[in-house]
Amino acid sequence: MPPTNLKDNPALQAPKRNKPLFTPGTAQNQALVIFVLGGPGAGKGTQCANIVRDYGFKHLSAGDLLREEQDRQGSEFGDMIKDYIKEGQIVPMEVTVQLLENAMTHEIETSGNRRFLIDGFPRKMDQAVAFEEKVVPSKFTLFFDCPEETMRERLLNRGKTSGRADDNEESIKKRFRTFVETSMPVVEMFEGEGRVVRISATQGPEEVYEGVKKGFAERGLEMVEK
Ligand SMILES: Nc1ncnc2c1ncn2[C@@H]1O[C@H](COP(=O)(O)OP(=O)(O)O)[C@@H](O)[C@H]1O
Ligand SMILES: O=c1ccn([C@@H]2O[C@H](COP(=O)(O)OP(=O)(O)O)[C@@H](O)[C@H]2O)c(=O)[nH]1
Repeated sequence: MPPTNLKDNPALQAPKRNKPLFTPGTAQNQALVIFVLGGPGAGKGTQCANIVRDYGFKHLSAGDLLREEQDRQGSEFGDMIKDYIKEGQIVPMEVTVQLLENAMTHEIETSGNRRFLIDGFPRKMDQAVAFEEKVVPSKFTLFFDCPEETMRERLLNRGKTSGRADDNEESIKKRFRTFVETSMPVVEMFEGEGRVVRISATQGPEEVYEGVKKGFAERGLEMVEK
């Protein structure tokens, strides 16, 4: 069971700043956020690496941030995160939103980069609403569309070397269920608002990336000069 008082937990309060990270009401002009969604194993992380290389985004994987927090010495959320991930459940949003906000702040303050690819998030309606209201609205969602059987094969294959506690038959089943029941409604909501770039993710990584580039071009995003 999640602790009940996460909202007021001091470890999850936004750091005190002289200036807010984004000026309220104009946040969308101060950071470019693209959400990256798709079922477990659809290829989100693989494509994010291509996008980072060519479009100058900072990649923030919600799953990676949660696993880092799980392993951080002294974290009071470690055990909770571990249980949720193994069960394929969505960690209470207070934790994930705060980890993302901290990582964005760090990037802006250290490099000045304000282009973020937020991978594997938002996977639940409450996260989507909270992030877009409290942090910054996204420009659009890149959605990788992939059949379950393909994702299952990819995950079992990844499981041979990933060392991840959830790349096994039992957790994969639970993750698929959470994806269909909890995460797809978020994609459908964004789609209803015309804010989804849907890419077929069944082919090889290069072909999938061709689709990504086309989708980005259609939304006016250009590659950055190196
Ligand atoms: N288009 C693709 N075709 C075949 N295998 C892929 C493809 N994209 C990714 N993979 C492999 O499938 C596994 C899952 O991909 P990953 O990018 O980690 O997915 P996600 O971040 O969506 O869970 C990895 O082992 C990756 O190398
Ligand atoms: O916003 C998020 C993103 C991820 N997770 C958890 O982290 C796991 C792994 O997510 P990740 O994106 O790393 O991997 P994927 O399942 O997409 O391969 C999920 O099953 C969830 O348990 C979560 O709780 N909230």
